[in-house]
Amino acid sequence: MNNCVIEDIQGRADSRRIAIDKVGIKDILHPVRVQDKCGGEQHTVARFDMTVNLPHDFKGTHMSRFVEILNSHDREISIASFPIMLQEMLQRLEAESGYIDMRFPYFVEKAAPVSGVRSLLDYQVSFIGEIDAQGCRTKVKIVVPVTSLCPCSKEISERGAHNQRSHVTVTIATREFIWLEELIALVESEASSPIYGLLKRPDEKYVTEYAYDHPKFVEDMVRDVAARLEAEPRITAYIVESENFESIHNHSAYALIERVK
Ligand SMILES: Nc1nc2c(ncn2[C@@H]2O[C@H](COP(=O)(O)OP(=O)(O)OP(=O)(O)O)[C@@H](O)[C@H]2O)c(=O)[nH]1
Repeated sequence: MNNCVIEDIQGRADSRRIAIDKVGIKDILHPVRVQDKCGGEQHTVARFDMTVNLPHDFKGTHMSRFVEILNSHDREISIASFPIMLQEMLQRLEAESGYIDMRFPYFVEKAAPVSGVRSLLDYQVSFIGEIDAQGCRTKVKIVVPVTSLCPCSKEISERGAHNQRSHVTVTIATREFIWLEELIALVESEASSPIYGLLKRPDEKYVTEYAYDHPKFVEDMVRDVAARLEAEPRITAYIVESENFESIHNHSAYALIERVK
């Protein structure tokens, strides 16, 4: 019989006197179910980062416990699960602060503006949670791809105007639940045009002309979205960013507004 004791190396003392702000696991894939405004719930796959602080006198954290916490929640993980998971992380890992970032593709079925043909569009969503002595805070982040059309190019050109795909990223803290679909609709209504997975020719004509009639600089995009987020009483703090992948340059135009209400 083997009486060998397996030593817990990470439990050893460390003499360097350097505390670690975040240590844990990154990019672990896990199947999840997310609430869907139309279909009840949506099955998707998320990438998780889970970290805690580590005091200066411990050599290592207990990596396996993050995975145990994730698996103990099965697939029912939503932003509402984050306070429970963060508390579990503090207890199981004997830490003072913890962080979870859950990133996943979320699909919305959209109807093309003229033909009405339906197709799915994917949006990148993150649920972010933090816990420390000040309490627990959660945020939702979504990247909404849209079209932007340059007002200057429209003004100075005899024909057309340069336009491109833009990523509008909204990060919010809320006092009440907000559907991802509501955030998407808010951003898309402030763009030069929404984008779609599937368009037929009458739709293509429509979105081209619609964008031409709604030109926006990157500054217009973040200001118009910020005004809408400011007016939404369920939102307590927000960051809005826009990155326009310029079609006449090999670089992007970028703007950001951050406010705590
Ligand atoms: N801390 C730490 N652990 C690592 C790292 N890379 C791999 N591991 C391994 O993660 C494994 C699981 O760690 P623990 O959670 O401490 O495992 P355990 O001691 O069996 O579990 P507990 O009894 O719950 O502490 C160990 O075998 C470590 O060697 C690293 O960079 N840091």
